[in-house]
Amino acid sequence: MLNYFQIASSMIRDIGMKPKIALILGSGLGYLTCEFQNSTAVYYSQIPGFPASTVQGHSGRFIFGNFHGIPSVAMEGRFHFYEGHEIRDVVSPIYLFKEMGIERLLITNASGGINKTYSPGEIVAIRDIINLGFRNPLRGPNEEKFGVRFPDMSSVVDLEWLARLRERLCRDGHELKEGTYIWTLGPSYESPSEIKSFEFLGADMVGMSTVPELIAANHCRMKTLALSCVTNMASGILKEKLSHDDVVRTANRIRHRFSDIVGKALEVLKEIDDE
Ligand SMILES: O=P(O)(O)O[C@@H]1C[C@H](O)[C@@H](CO)O1
Ligand SMILES: Nc1nc2[nH]cnc2c(=O)[nH]1
Repeated sequence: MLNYFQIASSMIRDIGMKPKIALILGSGLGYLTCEFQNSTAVYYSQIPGFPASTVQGHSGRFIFGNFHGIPSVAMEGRFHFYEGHEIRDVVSPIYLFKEMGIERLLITNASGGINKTYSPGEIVAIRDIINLGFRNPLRGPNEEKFGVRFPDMSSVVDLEWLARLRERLCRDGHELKEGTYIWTLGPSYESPSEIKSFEFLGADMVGMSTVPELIAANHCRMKTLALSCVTNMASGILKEKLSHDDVVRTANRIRHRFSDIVGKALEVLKEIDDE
């Protein structure tokens, strides 16, 4: 296992800032770091023993900087199990963030919409998850310093943060939908029959990430918000075939709205923390 404490301490020392929030930016959503001020990049490849990012739309680096007045670190590119990483490596950034002293996490992703009230380009908050990947990043000896052996999973996101964001958006006349995200291993997209069965299971969105990260964040008691960009309707719902290029294109198309929602998520966070 990586010595997260050592890596985190040396990163904070070298960069000269201590982030308060970490953001994981999903497929095609990395552009948000353009809004970081006084930013510094650290490539995953510069960190000994750290996994490499291999997916198009995931640059493979951390960006440290000030974001909406909050010292922040963002991941431009995450690790997916389908890339061949061990499940523990998929969540290594979460424990690294924890060792940096970060207590707040904002996870984002691109997903396929199963719920037919959604439409491509819509941003939906994740309220609950289904672990259809049947892999658990907590398998193996428990790291007591991070959390308990059997973490409760009754709310995988911070409900106060979510409610405050929903209220904030509502004041501006925008509805923030909430839904259940189901994790499939990928990298193939789903068949129409799979999507029908996921709908039956209660899933609203489908994707290939986020669930291991939410399990690990919950394990180490990080307060988390998760926003999903529904880049496409899931397989079989519309006629179109699915492609990663279209996923990235849609994520790019909604950049203004996405940036606005994330900005408001940070604003309400400042209010919560100031109270
Ligand atoms: O990293 P995320 O979950 O945003 O990426 C999604 C899932 C696959 O990696 C890819 C498929 O297009 O987009
Ligand atoms: N599994 C899965 N992941 C996605 N990421 C973006 N769209 C999709 C999708 O339709 N299915």
